[in-house]
Amino acid sequence: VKIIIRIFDAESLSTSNALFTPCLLQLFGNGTAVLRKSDDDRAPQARFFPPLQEPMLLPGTFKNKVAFITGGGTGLGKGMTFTLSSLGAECVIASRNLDVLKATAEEISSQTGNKVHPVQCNVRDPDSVKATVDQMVNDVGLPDVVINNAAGNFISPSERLSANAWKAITDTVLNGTAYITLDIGKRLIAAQKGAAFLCITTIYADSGSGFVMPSASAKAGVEALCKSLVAEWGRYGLRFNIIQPGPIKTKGAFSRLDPTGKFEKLMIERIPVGRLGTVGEIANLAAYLCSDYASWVSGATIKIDGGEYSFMAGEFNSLSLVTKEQWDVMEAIIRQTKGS
Ligand SMILES: CCCCCCCCCCC/C=C\C=C\C(=O)SCCNC(=O)CCNC(=O)[C@H](O)C(C)(C)COP(=O)(O)OP(=O)(O)OC[C@H]1O[C@@H](n2cnc3c(N)ncnc32)[C@H](O)[C@@H]1OP(=O)(O)O
Ligand SMILES: NC(=O)C1=CN([C@@H]2O[C@H](COP(=O)(O)OP(=O)(O)OC[C@H]3O[C@@H](n4cnc5c(N)ncnc54)[C@H](OP(=O)(O)O)[C@@H]3O)[C@@H](O)[C@H]2O)C=CC1
Repeated sequence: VKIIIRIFDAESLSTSNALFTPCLLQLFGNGTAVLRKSDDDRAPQARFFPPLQEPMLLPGTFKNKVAFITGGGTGLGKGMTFTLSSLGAECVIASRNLDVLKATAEEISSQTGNKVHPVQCNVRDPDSVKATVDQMVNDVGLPDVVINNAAGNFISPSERLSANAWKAITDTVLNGTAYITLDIGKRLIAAQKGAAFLCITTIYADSGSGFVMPSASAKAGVEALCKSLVAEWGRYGLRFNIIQPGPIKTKGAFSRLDPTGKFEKLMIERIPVGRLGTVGEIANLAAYLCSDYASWVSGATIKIDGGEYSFMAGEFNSLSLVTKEQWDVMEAIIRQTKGS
């Protein structure tokens, strides 16, 4: 028993489940200025799981289709826009920062040869959403694909949050998704035009998560919104699916959720595939779900997280840190035990 206690005391200093005391001391001791690349950003097994990022569907899959992507100027939204555009879609990207949108639109259309239209939009404001959709309808018509990807998030103990902090996140994530979906959905129904909707949520939409409580609440709401409309609006030719990504190193997410760069290594330790996800992997799944190859897919919620959620959920999964010698000791003790 003494040996086991010593084993787990020693191991606990380096396990992800018991990371907090030593790591947090180090974290705040170092200040919070830098978004840095870690020294070793892959575990050895990652060599078995190479990320293939190029568009996987047939060229022309989205020919003559219009795709509308919120938050399409950066990160995952930019990646999904690139993939859809490469596959023939005419894309409309919408967010608050028009300069960023214009630069992305120019970059992508110059690579794919297909038009990308930047439109300024604050999804928290229903009037701004209406103006954006008016402009899209005027320029390219109603969309065949709608991706609710825009979001806001930051880590914070919930007791530090003001009412306005809660509102900033939930207005963007939940209300923004509702305003976009209701506005475009009503027009599609009136025009009797079908479409594929996709919502980007997160693995903790199921479980909730401390320190990102407004985001967790809003993403859970987005999932309820989608699942409700699967049932209600299928009869109008509209289908709805959800992607729950695990960690992908975008500037928008990591600058707000891992501001010192100290959490990345710990995250990788709990991802069975041994690496973070990539933008291209999300974009390929998104393209499939929004394509006609997925015409029979509605109401699907797909985790794409290298196994992280399953690892964190299992009571005994941290035992993967126990060595062969330590197992020999424990097995001997267990086998010696008689009765209860
Ligand atoms: C073991 C640990 C593991 C760590 C994991 C690390 C990496 C994990 C990756 C997995 C990620 C999973 C899910 C990701 C989900 C995402 O959504 S990522 C996308 C993130 N992108 C963005 O957030 C982009 C858009 N964001 C923004 O525009 C801003 O960040 C903001 C704050 C959301 C909105 O900006 P703005 O409208 O300008 O609002 P403000 O006026 O600045 O603020 C509004 C209120 O919020 C308060 N606030 C702001 N920041 C903080 C903070 N850090 N702490 C507390 N409160 C904050 C601000 O003070 C305002 O409130 P008041 O008016 O009352 O002062
Ligand atoms: N990266 C990750 O590890 C994960 C990301 N996700 C999800 O993926 C999606 C994309 O995140 P990611 O690419 O990482 O981060 P980004 O910060 O790059 O993307 C968020 C986008 O939302 C836009 N946006 C924010 N607020 C508004 C608003 N009020 N109106 C319109 N657009 C807005 C931003 O543009 P602008 O500032 O110009 O408005 C930005 O382009 C989000 O839904 C996020 O929750 C989920 C799990 C993991």
